[in-house]
Amino acid sequence: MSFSAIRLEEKQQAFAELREIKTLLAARGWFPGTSGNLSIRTGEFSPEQFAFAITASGKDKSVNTPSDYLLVDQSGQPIETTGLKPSAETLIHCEIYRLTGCGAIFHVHTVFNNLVSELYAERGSVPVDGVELIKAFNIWEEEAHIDIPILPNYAEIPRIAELVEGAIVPRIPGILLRKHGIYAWGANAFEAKRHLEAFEFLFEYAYRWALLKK
Ligand SMILES: CSCCC(=O)C(=O)COP(=O)(O)O
Ligand SMILES: [Zn+2]
Repeated sequence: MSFSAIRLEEKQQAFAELREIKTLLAARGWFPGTSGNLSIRTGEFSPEQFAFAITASGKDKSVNTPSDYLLVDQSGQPIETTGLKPSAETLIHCEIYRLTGCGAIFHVHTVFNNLVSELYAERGSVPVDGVELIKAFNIWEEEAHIDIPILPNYAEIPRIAELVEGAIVPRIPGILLRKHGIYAWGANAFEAKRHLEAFEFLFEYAYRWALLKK
């Protein structure tokens, strides 16, 4: 595949989808202090060569401007000369796309995802038992038990990116970074959003339940 094969309308469609989800999640306060990043894959996919649209780094994600997104390749390099810098965490997106073949990845920082990541840091995963919203991950068995993986957070993003492969768990479309935030993905933006919302619900539940049990 050549990146010139990414049609203008495909790019515009990806940017428009990102704008819609960004506006919606910003209204929930899920991008405090310019945190968070979003991406959607464009064009064909192979683990060796792919491209995606991603939020530009350091932007206020609660504001929409004409220069919020850009296209990058599978190693996170911009495909076009726009002067925009891709998200500082683009390499994490690259690894998730390469390993899962997913179509969209959403990352947010919230108080509950940070709290729960610290609460269960030593365990290395957030346990959740029998909560109905586990079904949002297409896990339908009764009283399902899941463990949502937690990775350490480092200042150097490549250090985090190299841990992603060992952290991905079958059936769980997300990774929590300790005292940082959640990465949730899905086959497309609709599914990634459903997964992200389910994670956030389950994190708040897990945190509150741990306090109640004490
Ligand atoms: C002030 S948030 C620190 C960086 C971060 O964790 C994040 O999600 C936003 O980084 P980006 O480069 O994507 O704006
Ligand atoms: Zn972040």
